[in-house]
Amino acid sequence: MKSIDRMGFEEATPIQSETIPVALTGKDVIGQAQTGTGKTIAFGLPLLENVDVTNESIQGIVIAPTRELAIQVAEEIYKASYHKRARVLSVFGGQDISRQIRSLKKNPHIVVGTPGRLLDHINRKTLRLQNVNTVVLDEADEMLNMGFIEDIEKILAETPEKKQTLLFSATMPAPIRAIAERFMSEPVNVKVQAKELTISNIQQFYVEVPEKKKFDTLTRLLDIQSPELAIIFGRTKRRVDELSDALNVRGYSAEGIHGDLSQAKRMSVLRKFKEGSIDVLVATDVAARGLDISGVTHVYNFDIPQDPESYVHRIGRTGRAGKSGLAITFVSPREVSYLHHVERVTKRKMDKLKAPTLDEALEGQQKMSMEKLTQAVEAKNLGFYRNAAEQLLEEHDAVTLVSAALKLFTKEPDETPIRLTEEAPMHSRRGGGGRGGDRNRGGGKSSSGGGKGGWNKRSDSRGGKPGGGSGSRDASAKRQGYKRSSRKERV
Ligand SMILES: Nc1ncnc2c1ncn2[C@@H]1O[C@H](COP(=O)(O)OP(=O)(O)OP(=O)(O)O)[C@@H](O)[C@H]1O
Ligand SMILES: [Mg+2]
Repeated sequence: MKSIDRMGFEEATPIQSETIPVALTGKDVIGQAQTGTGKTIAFGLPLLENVDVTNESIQGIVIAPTRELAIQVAEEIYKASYHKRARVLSVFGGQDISRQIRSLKKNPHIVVGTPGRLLDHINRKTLRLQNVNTVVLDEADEMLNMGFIEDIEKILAETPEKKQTLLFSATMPAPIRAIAERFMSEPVNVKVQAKELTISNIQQFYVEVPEKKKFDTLTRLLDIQSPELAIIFGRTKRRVDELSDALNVRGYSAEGIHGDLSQAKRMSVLRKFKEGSIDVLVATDVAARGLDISGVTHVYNFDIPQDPESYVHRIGRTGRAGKSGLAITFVSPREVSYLHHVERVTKRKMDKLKAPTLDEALEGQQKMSMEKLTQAVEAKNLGFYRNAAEQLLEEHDAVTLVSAALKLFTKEPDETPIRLTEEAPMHSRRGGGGRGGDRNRGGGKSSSGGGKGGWNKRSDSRGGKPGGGSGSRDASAKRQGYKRSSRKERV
């Protein structure tokens, strides 16, 4: 409570008050609670409690799926450790390894890292984990999925048998939970009771729009909604590059982040976004999990995510710590049934939003200018401009003058033609022959006609088609494995 108070929070969040006492008894915990509800502190405080600062060895490790998340988690734990001044270090790929080796020599108590770089240090013998008493997997379901599990197994093999293991995420599909339990001893499941996987303070919408019209729809929505900070998710690195270029052409201040950029670039883009010197961040799923950036009011899924879990995490970049947010998902007509699948898994319906017209976009921008003008009037420091205004009013009527001022203020919707490489719709690319299947029956409820079908399983949502028939387990696993690694490359 002292730590929470010191961090400026009034009370513990439910996941914190439900997991911390259990974790303090030394038991293994699987903690699941919605995005933005303070899971970092929920595992961070028990982790810190297990650290003896007079002991010079590494006693806790946290493994996180992305570099930016590793940095953020290390910072949050450090902030929470004021009472004992634990040394917390983050290690991740893309950063000079010799610098990290020097920092590791300074005996951190807690190391937060991405799997690849942690393994690298283990292999170089610059990271010794034999005195670790607590291991945390943040975004545990992601870490125990195909792309990471081998690395995680290797890292865990370096830690003592007797230790406390804490797993946290907003999502925990049943098959992954089963894998998780293999790594743990009699874990206590703490799930903050919620009807929906997504948090209720995010309003959720979808827009049905043909692939070719997506971009115009996006810029019109940006004009109407005027987000403070927005994240736009695209499916691939190429998509992100093309989208951020296209947004700049139309006059938005946007930059992209994905796995092919240098680490320096990734960090500078994120810093600019946090400071608000760019207001649109275009991202692959590399930014989908865990990142806590205040002021993100809107999330746009320009491409619908690969699986329902990814949807939950992506939209969870807004609506954090009790704030409200808005999420809009774009689907082409052929993706509508897949969208309904996402809704079934999250147990939450999205409201349909009509694609706005050009006039509506202009109206939106005009409204913004009116607000700005009104604010300037209310600020009352216009003395210097009065003479000029009176001069103008001698020559023109007031309405004409204010109209001109508004016109100058207003960023009129820009329809400069943009060319984006088309993305295949979600289902046809991964249907493995499912192209002619149920999904072509069109949207609506048809795809749920076969009951739960095969879509409730994560593997099938990636590889299968509705109503089962996604091939043998083996083939499905292979497909999943293939997709898993290819997804890592794509982001
Ligand atoms: N007790 C608290 N009261 C208010 N705010 C809190 C509290 N604990 C943490 N926070 C703040 O809430 C925000 C979200 O916390 P955090 O990033 O830990 O969420 P999360 O549950 O891990 O979300 P995600 O699933 O997206 O990773 C952070 O800015 C954090 O500082
Ligand atoms: Mg988190």
